[in-house]
Amino acid sequence: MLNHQSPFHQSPEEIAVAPLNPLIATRQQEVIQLLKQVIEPKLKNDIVSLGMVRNLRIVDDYIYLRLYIGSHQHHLQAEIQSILSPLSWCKKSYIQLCTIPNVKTTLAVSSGKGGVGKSTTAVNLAVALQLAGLKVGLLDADVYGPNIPQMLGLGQTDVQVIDTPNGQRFLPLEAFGIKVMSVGLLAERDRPLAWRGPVLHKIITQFIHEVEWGELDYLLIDLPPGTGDAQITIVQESPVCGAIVVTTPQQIAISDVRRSIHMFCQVGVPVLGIIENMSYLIGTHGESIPIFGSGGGQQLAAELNTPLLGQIPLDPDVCTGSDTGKPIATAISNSPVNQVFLQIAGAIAKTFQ
Ligand SMILES: Nc1ncnc2c1ncn2[C@@H]1O[C@H](COP(=O)(O)OP(=O)(O)OP(=O)(O)O)[C@@H](O)[C@H]1O
Repeated sequence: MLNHQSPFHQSPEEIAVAPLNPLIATRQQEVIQLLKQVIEPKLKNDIVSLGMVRNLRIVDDYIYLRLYIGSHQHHLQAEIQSILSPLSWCKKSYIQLCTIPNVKTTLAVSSGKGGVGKSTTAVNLAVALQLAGLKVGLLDADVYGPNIPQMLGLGQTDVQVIDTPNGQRFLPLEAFGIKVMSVGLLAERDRPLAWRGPVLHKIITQFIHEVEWGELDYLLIDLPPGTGDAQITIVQESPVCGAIVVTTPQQIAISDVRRSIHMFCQVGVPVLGIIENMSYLIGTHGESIPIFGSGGGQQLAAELNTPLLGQIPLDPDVCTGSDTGKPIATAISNSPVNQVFLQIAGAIAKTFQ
């Protein structure tokens, strides 16, 4: 099982702005305490700690909140209405549902630092989940380096737009049984995406809500590296129910990961665990050679009380797989790299199914 007991339990300030009025502050506390009694049955944790409740506001005798859930968790809305109903002062509670239609579990794959293998990890993890019989989508939201289509052999394919009863939607591409959408498919090949501020915000929001995914068990979102505007927008706009943070073992990468984890804490998204990539090279006699030092992922996991989900070796076949559009996990082999991806996919499936 992954970590859903985030070390960063949400404080009231993180799900709601602290009000100045003492009466409203008391009411807000009362509402948070009640919401904490609503338990997500599979994850066995309360909806506040899981980061599902955001933007809680009390205005006079009314409660407003946003509920970020998967398509299979709609029952939580009725449970919230019912748990809040005994509040004598509350005339009505308004719950805005924030889901991606037909998508059950949305996970973010993130890194504090660029080039640590975040996209490679996202792609191979998607493949490993698909091989486990799950319906998987991969959203490449790395606005600074969207190379997932290339890693899946999709090149610069045109994206189709279709009419649906809910308006126009982007149709995802498909590779190795995975539905794929990427911000890179909107850009000209080898030209940087020079989106900033409001344009960036709009494009990202469109990508999250205007893709016709169909039924998905998992949507993995490959975030841009770092902790800037783009990352925060994506995490705040989507029902991400957990983040997986990718790092390499060296100390310099670790301090960036700390920053990344604190960003998730601030927006109230639990960190499910850490994946250490390029952990070691396997020598000709089967020995592990720690090229980039060792122990970073373990140290971080212990410090932040979050599991180390796996340590992926440095392997030239990983690189070749990405470059040729055939991710290593698609080769049915028992290689150490593939074993780690299958192990992580297994832990995810066990937690959310
Ligand atoms: N375990 C590994 N063994 C060998 N090569 C790897 C491994 N992981 C990643 N790579 C290679 O490292 C390079 C960077 O990987 P990738 O693009 O996934 O990183 P990233 O963190 O997503 O980068 P960015 O910051 O640009 O988003 C790629 O060439 C990839 O093939």
